[in-house]
Order: sequence, then C-alpha cells, then structure tokens
Amino acid sequence: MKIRTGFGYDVHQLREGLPFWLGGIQVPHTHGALGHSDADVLIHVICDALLGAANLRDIGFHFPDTDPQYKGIDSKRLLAEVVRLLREKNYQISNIDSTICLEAPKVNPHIPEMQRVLAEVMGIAEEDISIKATTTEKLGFVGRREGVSAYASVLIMQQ
Ligand SMILES: Nc1ccn([C@@H]2O[C@H](COP(=O)(O)O)[C@@H](O)[C@H]2O)c(=O)n1
Ligand SMILES: C[C@@]1(CO)OP(=O)(O)OP(=O)(O)OC[C@H]1O
Repeated sequence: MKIRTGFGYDVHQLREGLPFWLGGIQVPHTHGALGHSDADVLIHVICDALLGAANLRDIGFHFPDTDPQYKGIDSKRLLAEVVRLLREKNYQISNIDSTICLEAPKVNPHIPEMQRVLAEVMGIAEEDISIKATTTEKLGFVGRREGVSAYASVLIMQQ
C-alpha cells in the first residue's frame, strides 16, 4: 500500500454583510469571507491538501477564479469533485487535520456540524476529520479581523 501526505493553505478577506461559509456550513457572524466562490477557506485548504497529496495540482488549476461557472459556487461541490478525482486514481482518504485562524467568532461550537457535513461530502467518517481553531492573539491580518486563513494536512492511501 502506498501512503502519501498533502498540505493546504489559503486566505480570504472578511467583509461586513457577507454570508460566512466555513467548513460547509453558514456560521452566524457580522462578516463573511470574500471570494469568487462562496469563499469557504476550510474546504479550500482541504481540497488543496488532497490534490497535493495526489500530485494533482491545486484548486485554482481545476476551478479557475476567472471562470464564471464557479462564481458563487458552493465549495462543497468543488470538494466532491476533488474526491472524485482522487478516487479515479484509487486513492482513499485516511485522515484530515486542519486549523482555522480566525479572531471571531468562536469556531468550536460549530465543529461537530462541520465534521458531519464534510464527512458526508467526502464519504468518510467524521472521526477522520479534525478541525481546530486559533486566534492570532490580535496580531496580523487575522488579528485585525481583516481576514481568515486555514491550514490542512491529509494522508491518503492507494491500494
Ligand atoms: N475563532 C476561534 C479561535 C479560537 N477558538 C478556540 O479557542 C481556543 C483559544 O484560542 P487562542 O487563539 O487563544 O489559542 C482555541 O484553542 C480554540 O479551541 C475558537 O473556537 N474559535
Ligand atoms: C475556489 C475558487 C474558484 O471559484 O475561487 P475563490 O473562492 O476566490 O477561492 P481561492 O482559494 O482564492 O481560489 C480557488 C478558486 O479558483
């Protein structure tokens, strides 16, 4: 069996009045993330980590932010397509670990629902999806509440 690792990083600006899509759900907040898609930064890093693990380039390569078909798209649809691409190469997802960097709101109360939704999209167990959160102690663009960033690492297996 072949085991491979992957890593993802992404940033989105936060703007007042936008819906805040994060981890496949809408998180109640005054601000939301700005992007060509629904700007779900957690899903984007999971996509990039999975694509990287399979050496299949990155999210912008498969779903360019210049293509009108992805304008406002639900990132869960992009994740489902990424998982399909991996399955095509006989890869199985072993586990995902991630960290969201966000000053506010608190992510912890929403993590079980994110795990449930993402597990369903990827067809894997909730226990194989770890989601963590941190502030950056008021430092930098996250600390100034100007943006949200996230990191993810994954393990995939090929029989
Ligand atoms: N947006 C966030 C940020 C953090 N958390 C949780 O709070 C803990 C403490 O955060 P620090 O940045 O002070 O380390 C962190 O470990 C998370 O459990 C959160 O839920 N949402
Ligand atoms: C998801 C895509 C495609 O709609 O757009 P954004 O929502 O802007 O996200 P980003 O992580 O900047 O890049 C990937 C994109 O191509």
